[in-house]
Amino acid sequence: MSRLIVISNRVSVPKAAGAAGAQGGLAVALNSALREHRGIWFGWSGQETEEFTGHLDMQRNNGVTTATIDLEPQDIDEYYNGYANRTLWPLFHYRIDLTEYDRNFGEGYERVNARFADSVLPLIEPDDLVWVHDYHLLPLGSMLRQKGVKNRIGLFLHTPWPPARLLVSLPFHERLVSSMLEYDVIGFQTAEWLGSFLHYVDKEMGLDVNEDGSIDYNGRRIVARAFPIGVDYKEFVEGGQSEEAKDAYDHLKASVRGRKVLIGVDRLDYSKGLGERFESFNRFLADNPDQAANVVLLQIAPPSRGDVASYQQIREDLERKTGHINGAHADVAFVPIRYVNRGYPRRQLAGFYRAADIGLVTPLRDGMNLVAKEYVAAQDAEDPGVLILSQFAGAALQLTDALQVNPHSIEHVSETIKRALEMPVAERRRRHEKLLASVRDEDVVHWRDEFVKTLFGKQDVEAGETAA
Ligand SMILES: O=P(O)(O)OC[C@H]1O[C@H](O[C@H]2O[C@H](CO)[C@@H](O)[C@H](O)[C@H]2O)[C@H](O)[C@@H](O)[C@@H]1O
Ligand SMILES: O=c1ccn([C@@H]2O[C@H](COP(=O)(O)OP(=O)(O)O)[C@@H](O)[C@H]2O)c(=O)[nH]1
Repeated sequence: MSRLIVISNRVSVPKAAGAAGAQGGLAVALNSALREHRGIWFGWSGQETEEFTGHLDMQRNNGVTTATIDLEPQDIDEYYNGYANRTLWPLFHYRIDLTEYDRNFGEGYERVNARFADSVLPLIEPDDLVWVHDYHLLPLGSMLRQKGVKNRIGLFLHTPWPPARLLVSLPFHERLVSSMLEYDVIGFQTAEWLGSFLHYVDKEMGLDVNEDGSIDYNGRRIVARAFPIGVDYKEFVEGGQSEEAKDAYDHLKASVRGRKVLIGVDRLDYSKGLGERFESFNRFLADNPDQAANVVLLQIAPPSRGDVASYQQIREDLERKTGHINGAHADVAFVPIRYVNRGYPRRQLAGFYRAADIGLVTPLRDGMNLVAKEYVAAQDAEDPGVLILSQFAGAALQLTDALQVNPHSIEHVSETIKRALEMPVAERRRRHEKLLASVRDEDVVHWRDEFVKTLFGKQDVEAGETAA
């Protein structure tokens, strides 16, 4: 039986747990996937070392074996803070105004991908399935091929894929995309990102895309498909029944003293649309003075990628905006926005979500957005809250019974907040029932099984058959 070798930029091991990214959706999903499959999760520890040695730190925690390497400061600067988070991330989130093109970033990106390839090579056995994750590691598959790896190798991209007209602004874009064609399977979150990728392959590379979305290239067939990621539904619901979740629920409820709660939970990232969200809430308060003292926005926003200037900027902007809105609408016993720059364990989040009347998930662009799905999973089916969801989150394609909004339209979001607060319980239940079915049925187990089956190359094998 095949083992699974999962490779991602960051690995969520205790040693790296202090790192900001350990709370991202990718870490949550891969921990769940690996608990079910015999195999290894390989990547960067999140730590730096003076000189790269390639030393592998192997650990086993909660049923998951991890192998991590430390990186040099220059690697972290050029590969992670540089090419990954100052070039590809903004470009893939349609922000070419923030996209920086620096030759050193590109060189650092290739160097670290080569270091990943050299370090993981000894761990790969002939029958293993190799599953690479995200924009940090797009050329890794081709580097493994150059080292003679013949195994099935797949890539899953957790972010959006940009339209071809944006992607061509990236120097050496052809080289980057050609390198991706060494994978056997390329997975995207949604049909929209998949369509943009296939359009590029067709129009910019002149390759034939077959009707099923596969691409024939250099005598091999590459499968490109959408595999929308989900939450670990079972674990999340169990966590929601824990003491931590109940305490968090009681604590929040008691502190708002009967006010309605809107909740946002996002890494502090410009793609999450937090500035526009705060402006929309401000508009709601201004347009509905009779409601202003009856609502609270709880925004949990753990800092992320703090070494990158655009992230420092968004943090400053939000601090200013929060101060301004609170100054304008607060009274001696009440502030409308509770803006919290720290992360919480997911069991506590489950309690906060359940206590909130509205889940406000309004990214300007997001690969999927697991918070939207967690909010739905956490609700009381008899008296559920309302999900307000950006039409630009990958999750919008599945969660069609949410109140979908254009996050750029302050008026639209403000009016939708009003509509959600006034929504009768029958409509809330009806919408929640449909949302819950999608979140429950298209969970992380479904996502993992679909991808692994496709990577295994036998789409008719039963789920889990590749596990030991
Ligand atoms: O490791 P960081 O740089 O701190 O970033 C955290 C993660 O952010 C991104 O998450 C994406 O994956 C989610 C799960 O598929 C998806 O729901 C979300 O829309 C994406 O933004 C990033 O893609 C990950 O690599 C990072 O680990
Ligand atoms: O304080 C926090 C904030 C976020 N998260 C988790 O981080 C993930 C965020 O994933 P999402 O897909 O929404 O966005 P990403 O950060 O990956 O872009 C979700 O599972 C959240 O529950 C968390 O555990 N604690």
